[in-house]
Amino acid sequence: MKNVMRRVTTMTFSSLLQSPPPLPISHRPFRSLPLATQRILTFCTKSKPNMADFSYLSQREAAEIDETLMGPLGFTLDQLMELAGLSVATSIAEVYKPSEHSRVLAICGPGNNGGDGLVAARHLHHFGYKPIICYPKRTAKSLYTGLVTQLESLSIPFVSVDDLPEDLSKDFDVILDAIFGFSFHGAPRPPFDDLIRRLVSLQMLQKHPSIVSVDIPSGWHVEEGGHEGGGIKPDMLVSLTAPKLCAKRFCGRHHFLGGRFVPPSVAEKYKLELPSYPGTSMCVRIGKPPIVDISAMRVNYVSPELLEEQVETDPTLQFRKWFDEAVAAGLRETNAMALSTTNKDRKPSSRMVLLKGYDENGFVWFTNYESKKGSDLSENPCAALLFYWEILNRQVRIEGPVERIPESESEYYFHSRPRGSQIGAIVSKQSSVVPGRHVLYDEYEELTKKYSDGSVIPKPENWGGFRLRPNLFEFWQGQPSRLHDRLQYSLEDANGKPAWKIHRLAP
Ligand SMILES: NC(=O)C1=CN([C@@H]2O[C@H](COP(=O)(O)OP(=O)(O)OC[C@H]3O[C@@H](n4cnc5c(N)ncnc54)[C@H](OP(=O)(O)O)[C@@H]3O)[C@@H](O)[C@H]2O)[C@@H](O)CC1
Ligand SMILES: Cc1cc2nc3c(=O)[nH]c(=O)nc-3n(C[C@H](O)[C@H](O)[C@H](O)COP(=O)(O)O)c2cc1C
Ligand SMILES: Cc1ncc(COP(=O)(O)O)c(C=O)c1O
Ligand SMILES: [K+]
Repeated sequence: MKNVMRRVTTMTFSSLLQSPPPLPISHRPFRSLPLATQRILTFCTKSKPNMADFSYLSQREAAEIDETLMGPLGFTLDQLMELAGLSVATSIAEVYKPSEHSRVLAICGPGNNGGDGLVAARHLHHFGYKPIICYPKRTAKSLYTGLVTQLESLSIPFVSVDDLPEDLSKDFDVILDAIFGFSFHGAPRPPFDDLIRRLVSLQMLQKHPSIVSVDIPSGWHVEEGGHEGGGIKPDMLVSLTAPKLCAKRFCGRHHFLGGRFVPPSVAEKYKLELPSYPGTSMCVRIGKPPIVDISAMRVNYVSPELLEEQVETDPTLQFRKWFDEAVAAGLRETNAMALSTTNKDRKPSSRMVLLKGYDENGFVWFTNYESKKGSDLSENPCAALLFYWEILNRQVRIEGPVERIPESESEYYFHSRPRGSQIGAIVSKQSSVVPGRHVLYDEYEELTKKYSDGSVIPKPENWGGFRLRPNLFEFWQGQPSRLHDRLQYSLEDANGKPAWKIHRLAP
């Protein structure tokens, strides 16, 4: 592959054969939890088995953690509130898209829970929502006056309790309940008592805004919960740091955890059993995933038009344009493609592989020549490639005959891979039956030792690249009402020479 092919983005391949990752915290048993917590967990396991893995904090523990974070651990309240508010905003954005739920009313209480609401509202504004704030009991501290100034500078409206519309269901898609957090005690006092009553009666309506509670559904007892006694029943709860005991009573559809700042010392001290956050996310869903109606799952694609006069006459150049745009859009594995092959009995078979280079001579990937796909390709050296770049509403199909690339190119590429993957390729008799994981691991360990001196790991003879030489491309751009753009390039005869012809296909 030296200079022959343009190398696409370098990908790290975390092979199956590298050491197994530690069990996610959420999958560990909860033996280490305090007895009181265990009892509650056991009780709840019966009705909500999925909740058994998490720990829940008492009011005292929640306050203590707060003090520890802002004492010996050196955090400031501003920092924690910023992260908490951002977690709330990102949780909301995961469930309620701004295209359908832009009108958010944030009701903010007098304490830090209210502060979280102010921060969340600011982030929601930047995410494309149109928040309005009701903040009836302002705190004079500079942290809070600063948050208010920030919101005002974004022209985010503040509304008094008296000026709130009588029927909140008409004007809002989401109501952010940031009234009380874990320091709430007793019965709600004015004006929050009336605001909570309004939220409760709102929920009697058949169609009402979704209520999202920050940390604690306001008015609930921090440990005992309370909606049986007529309190609010939020649709979504965003627990911060760790769920408080009242969250055991939460029956809404969406339970998220935010506050990705807990240092291991705190997690250990309080024996916190929490799920791990995915990737760079500020929030993670806990509890049951929502039940979805698969038949109703659909996206109405909205994209710029794909017109004949805009595209390149050479399909490889057009591919380059789209590939580069997909990389720029931040896709994680733009080079992942479905490869379809058929065997001699014309039985088709598909799997994902990674594109490792492309140019006018074709599209290259690497694999084991004795795998299922390798055997299919020796029986029928023709294949189809498929890319789907979801966030761009784009699909590319490529078809053509397939050949092995020169051995020297495979050698060169093989040695550019991480050493673990090189050993993995030796260990894996790809597509053959393995009696158990340990067989692969044992051989992997053995070879790792053998090559620990850094010596060259020989490429297995049966490992190398394939090149598909396209005779057909199709560029697909999703459009509203399923009236998509499809431009197909096929090689046709032009005065005795093959030339690319573009045809528009019906969607
Ligand atoms: N590490 C973490 O976990 C982090 C936590 N964070 C957030 O902090 C929250 C806890 O904040 P917090 O301690 O300020 O308490 P919170 O519940 O907002 O309100 C207290 C206010 O409410 C008042 N009040 C109380 N009862 C009342 C009643 N019945 N009726 C009327 N008023 C009543 C009380 O007044 P008081 O009774 O004292 O006169 C006081 O003014 C927590 O849940 C989370 O959201 C993040 O920001 C940062 C990281
Ligand atoms: C995103 C992704 C990329 C992959 N890339 C490759 C690859 O480049 N080469 C490969 O041999 N297998 C790759 N695999 C594994 C294949 O999908 C497949 O499991 C394996 O090649 C065996 O397929 P076969 O039995 O049909 O030959 C990839 C899997 C995924 C999900
Ligand atoms: C079995 C297998 N072989 C090869 C590859 C491609 O790896 P690399 O990017 O190191 O060439 C992958 C990628 O997922 C794979 O799963
Ligand atoms: K709340």
